[in-house]
Amino acid sequence: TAYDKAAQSLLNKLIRSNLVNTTNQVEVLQRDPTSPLYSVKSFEELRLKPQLLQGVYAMGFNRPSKIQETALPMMLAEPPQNLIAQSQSGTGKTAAFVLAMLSHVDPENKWPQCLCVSPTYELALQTGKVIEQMGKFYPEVQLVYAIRGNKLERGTKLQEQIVIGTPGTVLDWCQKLKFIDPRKIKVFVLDEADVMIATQGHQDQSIRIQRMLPKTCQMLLFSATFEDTVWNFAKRIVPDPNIIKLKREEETLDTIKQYYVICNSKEEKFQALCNIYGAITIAQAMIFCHTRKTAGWLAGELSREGHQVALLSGEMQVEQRAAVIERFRDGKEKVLVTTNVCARGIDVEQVSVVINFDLPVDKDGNPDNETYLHRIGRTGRFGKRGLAINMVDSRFSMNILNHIEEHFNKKIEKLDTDDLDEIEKIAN
Ligand SMILES: Nc1ncnc2c1ncn2[C@@H]1O[C@H](COP(=O)(O)OP(=O)(O)OP(=O)(O)O)[C@@H](O)[C@H]1O
Repeated sequence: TAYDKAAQSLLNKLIRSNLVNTTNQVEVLQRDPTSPLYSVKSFEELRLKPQLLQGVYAMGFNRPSKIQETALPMMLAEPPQNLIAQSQSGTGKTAAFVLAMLSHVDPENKWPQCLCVSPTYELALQTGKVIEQMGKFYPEVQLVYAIRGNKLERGTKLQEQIVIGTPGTVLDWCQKLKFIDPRKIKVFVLDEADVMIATQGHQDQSIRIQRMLPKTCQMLLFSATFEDTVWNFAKRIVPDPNIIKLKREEETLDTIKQYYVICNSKEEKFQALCNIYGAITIAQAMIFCHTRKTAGWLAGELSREGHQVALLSGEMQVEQRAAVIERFRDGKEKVLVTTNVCARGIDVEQVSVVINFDLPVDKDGNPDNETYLHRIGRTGRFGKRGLAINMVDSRFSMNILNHIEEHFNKKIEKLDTDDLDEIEKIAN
């Protein structure tokens, strides 16, 4: 659902503290004939305002990411170029368009000049944080959130140069309430187009906003995926676009050691887990369970054993889930227990040990190879070595394991968790 997509996107942003590495090259699918052909290897080449260059470096960025190398010259060109860009989460899209917005603002002008729409309140706040960080040395530029709950007095004329919000509120502020004069907007950003169109009404609202903007306004659209629906929407939002795309790095199981453990009950699985913890040092692990009930139970048992456990569960609100993810990312908790559904699509690259307390199955109970790969797999040659342990408690789950093993044609070794020496070996 749309809610899940947005939540997933937010959690992915939060759990990641770094760029996603990629060996793939950016493909330019379509080019505005006046578009600059060069890409940049350094931020200096972009001739950014010194305050912004300072902001970029203060964020710890040394050089542009893959997508930024190509996207930034297009976005910062004069006259401004329109852009549709697709690349997976964590490749630097947000940082790129934030830099473009900050570069195009005239701080002397006390009215909205850049408009950015995001699918949800939480995602808007997240982007806002990036604007604040990058604009840290450029305090003349101000930001305002057009989100539900941010009530302004009638007749207000906004003085902030950058507005970030959700489509409904942005549309109201432009049209009904006239807090923003859309004709004065120079840069329009539509972020997370794939998530956006999953929400009823957002597509229409976005198009209605776009129609109020001047012809000369720069239009930028970003998406992590590119189905036909996204594509059709993108072309309605962005006229005469440059279109660039960065292929997703394929995940592999090549650098992963995979094991399975035979147990007869969830209690035995828990015991096996304790034995593993007793034998090897695990910096951070993620444990997947099939149901909320199991996840809750396991989290309880693990805390009783003295582990610092975080629990991510389906009934939690997005903010609660976000808080859990952030604590885990910051190392405040060492074990994250979650349900299969709740963590679907979340990238856990920095976690070195993944435990399938229950094996991933789809809603019909068939082996879910894709989810297995996404959880355990690592991308390309950057992938750190990882360890995956699967708990098997029935003929049924053994069968699933066999299918997964066959599907990937990668051996999953049996592990006897009563044998400490044997467990110790898997850590090497
Ligand atoms: N050039 C860069 N050098 C180093 N780190 C960067 C660079 N650009 C972005 N980052 C960092 O990498 C992470 C991902 O970047 P960003 O959020 O811009 O990606 P994204 O493609 O928009 O992904 P998402 O849609 O998940 O936000 C962030 O932590 C960001 O601070």
